[in-house]
Amino acid sequence: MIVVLMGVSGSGKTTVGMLLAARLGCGFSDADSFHPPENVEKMHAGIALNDDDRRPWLAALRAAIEGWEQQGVDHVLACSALKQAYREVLSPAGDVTFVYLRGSADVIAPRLAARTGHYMNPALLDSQFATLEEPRDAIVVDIDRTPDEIVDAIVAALGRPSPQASQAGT
Ligand SMILES: Nc1ncnc2c1ncn2[C@@H]1O[C@H](COP(=O)(O)OP(=O)(O)O)[C@@H](O)[C@H]1O
Ligand SMILES: O=C(O)[C@H](O)[C@@H](O)[C@H](O)[C@H](O)COP(=O)(O)O
Repeated sequence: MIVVLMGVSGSGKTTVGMLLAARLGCGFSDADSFHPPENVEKMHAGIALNDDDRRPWLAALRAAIEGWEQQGVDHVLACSALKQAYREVLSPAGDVTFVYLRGSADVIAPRLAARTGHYMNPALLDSQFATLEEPRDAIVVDIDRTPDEIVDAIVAALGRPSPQASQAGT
């Protein structure tokens, strides 16, 4: 199973994604590291990406997903996937499970303001919401709670016991 954690910048994709992958006992990747340097520079400068900027990035991510599928491994990918068309590039045959981390700007803006060591300019949050097309066919999880609680909700929605839970017979 390939799980894509989607949502605007600061919604918790990386934080929750790493925890979720550990819980599922599978690999984790962050779409941030698939951006070409020019995209990173734009976002750092507070300039929103456009569809042309995102095209090669999405193609590289789709190739990575196909690689995991061919290996037959589960994988968690943190990727904003803001528009329906982007999600269709990532999952042309509906082979990816999307989990939408849903939260308001009021919740996310202070988290972004407090985050350090990231290239993303927090001023882009408005444009992230303007670009976002909320998914209709995703697991939706509210982010106004702790990362562990969010992971619990995702695991329950996926219907997958964690490896530890299986071993404990629960
Ligand atoms: N559920 C949460 N509660 C409180 N803080 C959170 C939560 N999820 C993420 N954060 C914090 O918010 C910031 C943005 O989270 P991050 O995982 O980097 O989001 P994204 O990968 O979607 O941009 C980080 O500093 C992170 O520690
Ligand atoms: O398509 C985009 O505009 C970007 O992918 C964007 O959505 C993403 O959020 C940035 O790469 C910042 O990374 P974080 O989401 O980790 O802040």
